[in-house]
Amino acid sequence: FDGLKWEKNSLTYRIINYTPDMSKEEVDESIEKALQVWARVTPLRFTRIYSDTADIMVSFGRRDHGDYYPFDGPDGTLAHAFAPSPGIGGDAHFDDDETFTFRSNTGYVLFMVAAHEFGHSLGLSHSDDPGALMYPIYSGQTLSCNKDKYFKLSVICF
Ligand SMILES: COc1ccc(S(=O)(=O)[C@H](CC(=O)O)C(F)F)cc1
Ligand SMILES: [Ca+2]
Ligand SMILES: [Zn+2]
Ligand SMILES: [Zn+2]
Repeated sequence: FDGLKWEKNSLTYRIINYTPDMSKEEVDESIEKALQVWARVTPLRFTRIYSDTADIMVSFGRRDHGDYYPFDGPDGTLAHAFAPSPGIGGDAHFDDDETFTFRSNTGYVLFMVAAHEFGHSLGLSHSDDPGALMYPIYSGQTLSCNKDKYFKLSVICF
């Protein structure tokens, strides 16, 4: 990995707010599945907390949302996440001007975007393999569900 790594294997995460595009349960499940992708290929374990500060704070916001990286409205940047460090490190922000979905192929599948962002939260940068989860361009097809190179990850099929 380049950049920072977490110095511990058990990380906490907290879902701060929700997008109106999906039900709370669908958001919760998308986030949990996205973290499971990484738990399956690393020694990391993720525990959800409901108050105080978690290592990975998950939130939805538009335009200027409290950091130096305001979002850009519909399309363009879908989300961003910060490499491991105290404070904002590990946090994942999702652009709420996007339409996030649970499964449908209209809009952006939150599970896919979140799995990519949590890669950044763990310190991963981009892969040049178009089939890779960490490829910097969102593509509509869900990730292949077969075992493949590390960055293609064998992910949980719906
Ligand atoms: C597959 O998951 C994603 C692909 C591309 C993006 S992005 O287009 O928002 C990307 C941000 C990122 O690489 O995390 C861009 F640089 F803005 C986010 C998630
Ligand atoms: Ca955007
Ligand atoms: Zn942000
Ligand atoms: Zn990225």
